[in-house]
Amino acid sequence: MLTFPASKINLGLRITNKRPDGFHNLQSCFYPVAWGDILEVIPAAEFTFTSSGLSIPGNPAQNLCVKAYDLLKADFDLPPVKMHLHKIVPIGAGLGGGSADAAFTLKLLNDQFSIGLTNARLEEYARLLGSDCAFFIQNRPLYCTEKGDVFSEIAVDLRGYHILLVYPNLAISTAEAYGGIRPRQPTIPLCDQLVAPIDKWRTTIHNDFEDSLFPKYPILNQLKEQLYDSGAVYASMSGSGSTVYGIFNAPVIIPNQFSAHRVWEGKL
Ligand SMILES: C[C@@](CO)(OP(=O)(O)O)[C@H](O)COP(=O)(O)OP(=O)(O)OC[C@H]1O[C@@H](n2ccc(N)nc2=O)[C@H](O)[C@@H]1O
Ligand SMILES: Nc1ncnc2c1ncn2[C@@H]1O[C@H](COP(=O)(O)OP(=O)(O)O)[C@@H](O)[C@H]1O
Repeated sequence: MLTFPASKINLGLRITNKRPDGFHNLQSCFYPVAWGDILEVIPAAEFTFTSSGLSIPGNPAQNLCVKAYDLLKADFDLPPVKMHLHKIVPIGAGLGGGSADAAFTLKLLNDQFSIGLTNARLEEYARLLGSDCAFFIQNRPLYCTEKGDVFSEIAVDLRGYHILLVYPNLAISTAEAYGGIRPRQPTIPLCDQLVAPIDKWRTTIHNDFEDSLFPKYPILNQLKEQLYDSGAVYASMSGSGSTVYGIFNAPVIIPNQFSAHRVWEGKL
């Protein structure tokens, strides 16, 4: 069976406080983007995992697709499979690409082997694999709180808009990004600000990771300004970086200044 793991952008990201478990509580709207990988799973005589495309750091046995398989195998009678991931989404990019691979593996195995797990149960498994993972079970715009794994509805609908994602060939680890954060409770909750029209967002919707990462990596703020100069209605860094995105009213002809970077343009 084939599946196409997606990616996400963060519409605003406020880190509100550090938790007793060492993680951080946050407020964000996660919004799916169609820049994705390709995953195929075929029943086989023995378990194998291979990948192609972008090179994935770390031991393949620790790949999030393998971890997702092992997690379900511990509780259900799964046969051995041959699993192949073609990696397209940049890594350390703030797009949740690895988390999406994990969540889409859970969903695929659930369907392929008729395990019968509900979305709520799949989200419980996904939470064990990473804070971002559970979002990709439903893979639709959601307001996220706590570790980014508790969801509520939000009236944000960007259908009809176009997005340009710019990845400046700079991998930022999530742990590095959280290390520079000074958590604080926003005076106005992000959910109240996000329901305003998108053309108001430039001055209200903020990603807290920009405060420490923009001074450290000046290219990130330059890209954000270039996206506004190119006509973006709203531009921001996604998640813990380093991808910077611009949202546009119409299809984007990719400006020359982005040619040194990896870019993806599409509909929201
Ligand atoms: C920042 C966000 C925002 O959407 O996404 P990315 O930009 O990385 O995609 C997420 O919080 C990333 O979630 P995810 O990438 O799943 O993180 P995890 O694997 O669970 O944790 C990696 C490390 O990040 C820190 N961490 C993560 C999530 C969280 N709510 N608080 C944290 O402090 C912890 O130091 C943890 O050890
Ligand atoms: N299938 C996978 N795709 C990407 N990264 C993976 C995968 N499995 C494990 N990882 C590990 O997860 C980390 C990056 O995860 P990713 O979700 O791409 O980050 P980010 O959301 O910050 O862009 C890397 O350290 C990488 O080694």
